[in-house]
Amino acid sequence: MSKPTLPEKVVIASRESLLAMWQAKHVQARLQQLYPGLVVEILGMTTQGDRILDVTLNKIGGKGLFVKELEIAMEAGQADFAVHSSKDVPMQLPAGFTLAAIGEREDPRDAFVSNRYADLTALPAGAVVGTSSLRRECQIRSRFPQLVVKPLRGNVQTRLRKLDEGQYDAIILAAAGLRRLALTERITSLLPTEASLPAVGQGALAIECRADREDLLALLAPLNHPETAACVRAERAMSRVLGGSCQVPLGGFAEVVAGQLQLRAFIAMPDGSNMLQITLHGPVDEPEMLGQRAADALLQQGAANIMAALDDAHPG
Ligand SMILES: NCc1[nH]cc(CCC(=O)O)c1CC(=O)O
Repeated sequence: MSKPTLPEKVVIASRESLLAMWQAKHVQARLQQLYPGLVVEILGMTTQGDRILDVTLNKIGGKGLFVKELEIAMEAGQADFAVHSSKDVPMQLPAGFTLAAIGEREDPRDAFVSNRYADLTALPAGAVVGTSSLRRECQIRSRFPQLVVKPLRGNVQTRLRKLDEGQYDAIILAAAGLRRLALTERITSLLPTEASLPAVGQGALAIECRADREDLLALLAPLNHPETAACVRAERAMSRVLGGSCQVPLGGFAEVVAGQLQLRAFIAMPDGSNMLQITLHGPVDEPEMLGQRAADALLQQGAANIMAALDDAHPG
């Protein structure tokens, strides 16, 4: 196989939120460092997911809403590749697209943000916690049934404003997003992964391009962080088998522990009942197999009943 000629100019497709733009600029800077002659432009786009802010994401179609416009731009040749938070990338990419690189993961944890309380255990009964993630909601409700979980949408800045206006006693956000936006001081405390298992892909960037663009695959290969990629691939394989989307309250988090891939995962009902959990280990070079095994183990424990109950609640 001959080496593809690297492009001289590339266009990055990105959502226009501050977080997405930070991520695109981060990749732009990395590429310019690696390839000093390369021209790297960013094409900012508004997606359907950004426009529909008033409905809980689960009810309107999930993750695909944040990436579809970017894929259309790549299809049309207006952009070469897209930079995403791995967490926002649907488990099943459309035909013809691939993840060219998964960047090194930063803090995967969820952050507790409050102007009055130190952490979840300090909240009085009836306190209102904001999150629109079924995963965060069911983990809070299972541990703290006396708390009230209320939907919270919008970009990171909007969510912080709603907290500051007093609409919530506390909110939960990804630590990685706050750190990237230089809002680390808003993190009141961090939820250990044992207490709040992160979303599949949380804290890692993913770069998506057309699978037939060998020039881009070669250009982007140095941005891939093999250890993070193995972890995220295991998490995504697990979630894919369980129909992973925002509609299913599930979490998955893999780490390399003593040279082995360790995957922890859970699935539960949104009210925190029926919490099924699993921890499995496997070789780092076979992440998808570990993900599949974890999903099988959860199915063995009764995950299908949870998925069926959720289907009845939200048909289609
Ligand atoms: N759902 C939106 C989203 N997608 C990625 C992040 C954070 C950054 C990351 O996980 O890489 C966030 C914000 C949040 O959940 O608080």
